[in-house]
Amino acid sequence: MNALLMNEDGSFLSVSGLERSFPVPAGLWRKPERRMVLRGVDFALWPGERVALVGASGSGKTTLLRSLLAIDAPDCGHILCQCKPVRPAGMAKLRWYRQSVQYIPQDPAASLDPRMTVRQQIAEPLRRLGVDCDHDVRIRESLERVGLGPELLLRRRNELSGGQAQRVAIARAIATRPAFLLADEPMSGLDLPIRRQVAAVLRDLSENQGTGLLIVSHDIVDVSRLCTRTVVMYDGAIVEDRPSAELLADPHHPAARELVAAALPDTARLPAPQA
Ligand SMILES: Nc1ncnc2c1ncn2[C@@H]1O[C@H](COP(=O)(O)OP(=O)(O)OP(=O)(O)O)[C@@H](O)[C@H]1O
Repeated sequence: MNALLMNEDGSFLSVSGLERSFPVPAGLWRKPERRMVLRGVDFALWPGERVALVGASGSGKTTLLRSLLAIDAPDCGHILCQCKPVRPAGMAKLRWYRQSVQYIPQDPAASLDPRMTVRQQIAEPLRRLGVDCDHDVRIRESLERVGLGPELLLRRRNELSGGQAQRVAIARAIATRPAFLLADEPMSGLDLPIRRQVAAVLRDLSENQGTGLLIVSHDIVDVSRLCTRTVVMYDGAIVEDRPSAELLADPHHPAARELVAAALPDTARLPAPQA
């Protein structure tokens, strides 16, 4: 990856002192106040790494992701990428960032527009961000990268299997050749074979293309099998940030212990990575 894409410390993205609060409506006996949802979050993403972001419901994962995607402004703190601040702004100011950081939504298949063909879906970010390349070539390359052939180009969502739709959504996210993919529960609610396919595609992107991954999940065991580093959030703060294997074997914080215990032995899991 081009050295110019890094921050001064070599990170791809660095987050410092991020705080976010939301108003709590006034009650009969209560003054209006604000509830802290992110409490001084500091961390960095390094080029090409695979990071799991886990935590119980309400711990602040999605709020953090929305700040990283520059669709929600924190109350204070900084996000830096390529030594430039990242904050919500119009397309002209953020085109460079939107091209290098792409999003895979929860239930990516449902995020596909049922009226659009596969070709149109994958072309959409290229067109919207004005990416300067041969779009037809890039669309075919992206499709091939997720293991699908050009015979699907003219199909619509209802003509795709669940696994194919999921992979088309990933093809759309990688069409701009992002340095990092931020994914919100990309495997939740899927049958095991489709989860395996999606995990294999993401692993291939990371290992063979050098694409970094930040994957939000409730399931610490499954996501830690794909990601080498796991960050645990609890009540708006990062309470553990360690290599996944270490964290799974010996979770320190009670919230991490609870997540590991909750991930009961389950035969319907992704296979453990080879040593
Ligand atoms: N726009 C908002 N207004 C008020 N409160 C909000 C808003 N967005 C999030 N919250 C609150 O912030 C807290 C953190 O929410 P967030 O969605 O970030 O958690 P999460 O860890 O992603 O949870 P889940 O795993 O259930 O998706 C929750 O208590 C939520 O109710």
